[in-house]
Order: sequence, then C-alpha cells, then structure tokens
Amino acid sequence: MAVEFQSITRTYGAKRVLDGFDLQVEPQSFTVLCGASGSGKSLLFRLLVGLEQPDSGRILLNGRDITNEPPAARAIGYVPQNFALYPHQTVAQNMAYPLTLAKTPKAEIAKRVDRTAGILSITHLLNKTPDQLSGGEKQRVAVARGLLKDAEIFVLDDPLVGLDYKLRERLMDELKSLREELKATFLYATSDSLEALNMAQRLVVVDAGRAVQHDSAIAVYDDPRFARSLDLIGFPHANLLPGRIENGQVEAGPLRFRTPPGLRDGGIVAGLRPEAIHFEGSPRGASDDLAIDSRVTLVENLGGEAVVYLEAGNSQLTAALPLSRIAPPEFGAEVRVVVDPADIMLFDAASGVRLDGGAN
Ligand SMILES: Nc1ncnc2c1ncn2[C@@H]1O[C@H](COP(=O)(O)OP(=O)(O)OP(=O)(O)O)[C@@H](O)[C@H]1O
Repeated sequence: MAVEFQSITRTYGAKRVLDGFDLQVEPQSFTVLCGASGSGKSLLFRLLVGLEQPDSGRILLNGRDITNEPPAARAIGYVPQNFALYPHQTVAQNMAYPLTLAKTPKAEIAKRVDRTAGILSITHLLNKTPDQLSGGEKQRVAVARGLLKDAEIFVLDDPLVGLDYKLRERLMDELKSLREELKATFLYATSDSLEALNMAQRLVVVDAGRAVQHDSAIAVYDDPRFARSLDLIGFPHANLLPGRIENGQVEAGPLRFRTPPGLRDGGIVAGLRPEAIHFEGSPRGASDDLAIDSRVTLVENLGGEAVVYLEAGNSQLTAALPLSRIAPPEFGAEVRVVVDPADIMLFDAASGVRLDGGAN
C-alpha cells in the first residue's frame, strides 16, 4: 500500500477527533476523503506529513513505519488548506521554495517550475508577486508549489475551497490531467460531495473519526453501506426517514411497505435519493409503487432539473425532477408522487449499517 493509517487515535481536550481510523491507500490511486467540516480530514493529512503526532496508531508510507519520522524524511508533496505565499517573492520563487531549501540543482528547479506552471496554466504569472494575483490565482500557485516536489505521494487539503464554480471546474480538470501525467498517489480532501464524486477514483467517507466506507466513487453513490455515506455523498441531499420494522411492515414517514426478506423487527432509517421520487406524468407506475400524497413547500429551479421540497404528513421530502420531461409544480400544489420500494435503502437506526442487500 502507498499509505496505511492503522488504528489512528487523536484527541483534543475532551474531543476524540480520530477514533481508531484505519485506511489503506492503493498506489497510484486518486483517493478522495469526503467528510463534513470538522470530521478530521486536515488532521489526518497533518499526521501524514508529520506536522502532528497521533496519540496512538501507526502510519506507513510504502510499507515503512513513518509515525515518528521528521517531516523532512517523508517524501510527500503537500498543499495545505491554509497556504501562505511569500509576499516579496515572485510566483516562480514561491513555487521553487521547497526545492531551493532541499538544494535541488537550479536547472532541475527551472524545469519543474516550467512544467508544473504549464499544467496549471500559470506560466504568465511566474514573474508576478502575490499582491498582483487574484485569490484564485494565488490558490493555483499554492497547488503548484505542493505538486512541484519529486514525490510519489501528493496530499491536497481542500485545494479548491472558496473558488468560483467555473474556476473550480477548470482546476478539477487540470488536476485530473495531472494525476494521469504524474502517475503518483494522490490523497485529496473535500467536504463537497460533487467535487468528491467528480475527482475520486477511490472515495473514502470520513465520519465520527473513522473511515466508514472506502470504495470506487460510483459504488459509494450507488450502494452506500452506511447511512452517513448516503447522507454525505450526492446532491440534492438524500432523504433519511427514521422509522421501524414491525410485523413484516416497514414504516418510515410516509413510506409503508412489506419488509424485504431476512430483516428483523427494530428501529431503522429509510434512505431515498431525491431522484427516486417520481412525479405523476413521469414514466413510472409499476403495480408495487408506493403513492405518497404531498404538498409542495419550495421549488428550486436549477435549469436542467428542479429540486422540489415536499411535505407529506409530518415528514419533509426532497425530490429531484428532470425538467425536460415535465414542468415543475407550483408552490403549495398538492401532488401525488410515487416511489419504487426497490429504491428504498434500509439502515439500522443505532449503527447506521445498511440492512438490505443493496447491489451486492
Ligand atoms: N490544533 C488543534 N487544537 C484543537 N482542536 C483541533 C486542532 N486541530 C483540529 N482540531 C479539531 O479537530 C477537528 C477536526 O479538524 P479538521 O481541521 O481536521 O477537520 P476537517 O475535516 O479538515 O474540516 P474542514 O473541512 O472544515 O477543513 C475539529 O473539531 C477541530 O476543531
């Protein structure tokens, strides 16, 4: 494995941020850690590059235990979340700084600065100073500086946070080409699930101090094994309805249907993606579909689709409606929506573990 976190625990005061965190990162993978703000992604990266120490557990780099090695001994390129550029140095000097410190020959530094600047489209900025750059340009320089190192592993901590949408899209594409070109292992953190799905070959859902699911991005999306995976990955956010299994019936908010085989009575959470809620007039209507009468409380028109918020009894539901097929309903309208029970995922209420079979 390129990187292994083994049972990492780290506490700040009374708060256990990492709680037996285990993760194996495959060589040459682009692995994205996605978790809510404060879930410990930056801390994991600081532990990996050696800026902090775990309370317990081990970190291996290409099989070597580096837990107690100084940062300089770890060949890791790092783009921290809060970067600082040296104000009196040019972009080229800022980028070259870590290599200058490492006494890399000048010709080699120039070659790498040119190549990385080319990939990140900042060649025209090389002779400027940071005060002459926009926020987005400074961010690209910080990314370039982290990627300049001759490393097998690059760690990027939420490198696109705060950038406008267009610039983020462009940088995502550039980083993807870079991953093809460098043939290195990338570890990348974000709290944005769309960015995670777009970038990740391997996606790790981080929650409550642990890696709860580690799989291909598409598998995490299609077959979440934990309620938190469904909750975190995907936009609009999935519906999670608390409920119960009793006497062979699943009851969760407005959903009532026969319990799938093999499930026991007890507390559950029913999960339903917004796109699995269908409006009348859409091509559905199988005999086992559940019909739900609801009232529209808000419509967000996003162009290609509308996000429709519904009230059904005491439950709120979020539905995604492709607008090419059907016009969005009006605010306040009474609508009947239908759901295929096969699209409903069931999770244990206490542990969050998936109960129904899913795609496996
Ligand atoms: N030096 C520190 N002292 C005290 N608490 C800390 C320290 N560093 C991190 N924490 C706490 O650890 C938790 C995890 O922080 P971390 O920055 O790793 O989260 P994150 O997942 O990267 O969040 P974000 O997406 O917002 O950057 C937070 O609750 C934070 O307050």
